[in-house]
Amino acid sequence: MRNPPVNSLSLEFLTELLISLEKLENDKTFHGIIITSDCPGIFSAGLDLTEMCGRDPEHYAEYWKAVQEMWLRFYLSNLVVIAAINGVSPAGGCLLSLTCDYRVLANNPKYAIGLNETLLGIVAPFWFKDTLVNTIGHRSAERALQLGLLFPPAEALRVGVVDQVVPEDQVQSTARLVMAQWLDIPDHARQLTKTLMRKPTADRLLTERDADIQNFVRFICKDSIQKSLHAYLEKLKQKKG
Ligand SMILES: CCCCCCCCCC/C=C/CC(=O)SCCNC(=O)CCNC(=O)[C@H](O)C(C)(C)COP(=O)(O)OP(=O)(O)OC[C@H]1O[C@@H](n2cnc3c(N)ncnc32)[C@H](O)[C@@H]1OP(=O)(O)O
Repeated sequence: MRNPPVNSLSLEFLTELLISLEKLENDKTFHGIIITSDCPGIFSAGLDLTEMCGRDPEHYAEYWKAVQEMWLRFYLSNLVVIAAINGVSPAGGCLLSLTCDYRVLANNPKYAIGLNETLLGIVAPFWFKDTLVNTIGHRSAERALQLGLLFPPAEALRVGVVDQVVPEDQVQSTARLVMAQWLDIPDHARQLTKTLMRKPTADRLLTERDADIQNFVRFICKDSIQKSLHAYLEKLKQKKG
């Protein structure tokens, strides 16, 4: 991912990601992809706050549809998808990594990962929650979501948000090793098993997709939510000054 400075998942970047995924899926010489970051120290800052702040309802609806599409397409991809997480990964950044089949995280205490939406005064939608529950179990997910926990590497490994923590200079090579193991499995059997495991979760969003967009638009248009997002963005900008 190369969307400096922080790989935020803007509408344009999500569209590029989806086009790239589609191209790779349509090229039958590709069997797997490794998602990693070109921004030093940052895997992805998550959803782009500027897409959710000070825009009109039509824009929010278009943006949310693209976020849903990203989740659905990565979560259900027939390719082996591995995240080589070489930086901090809050909220939507964590969600993107949770769509992958395997997560390798660099062992740097700054590289926290988690669904921290509540800390911003926003609520992770049911399909964010379902993805986390499927990964770390109900009790750990409930605690992590309510408290908006961002896990440092050792904790992330202990709770199961990531599958492996390795020295920073070994993230890419480890992801490639893991890829080789996953590609050794007969493709059709692996793909069908992935579908079996993930389709019920994806189907829930597919059947409630429009209602989910409407909920998002209603929620994000609230004055109180706009105020907290705006204040949060300002705080991020002032950090430098
Ligand atoms: C029952 C009702 C249900 C209804 C459903 C409603 C559902 C709503 C859910 C919405 C879900 C949202 C999920 C998300 O992903 S929200 C985004 C969460 N992300 C974050 O909190 C991360 C914020 N960023 C940071 O913490 C830091 O930037 C960083 C990633 C740790 C990097 O720090 P660093 O010091 O290197 O960089 P800066 O902080 O100086 O940032 C550089 C510039 O980038 C801008 N920035 C940062 N993050 C974002 C972002 N997520 N979106 C847009 N822009 C971002 C930052 O402002 C700086 O901009 P500047 O250069 O112009 O100052």
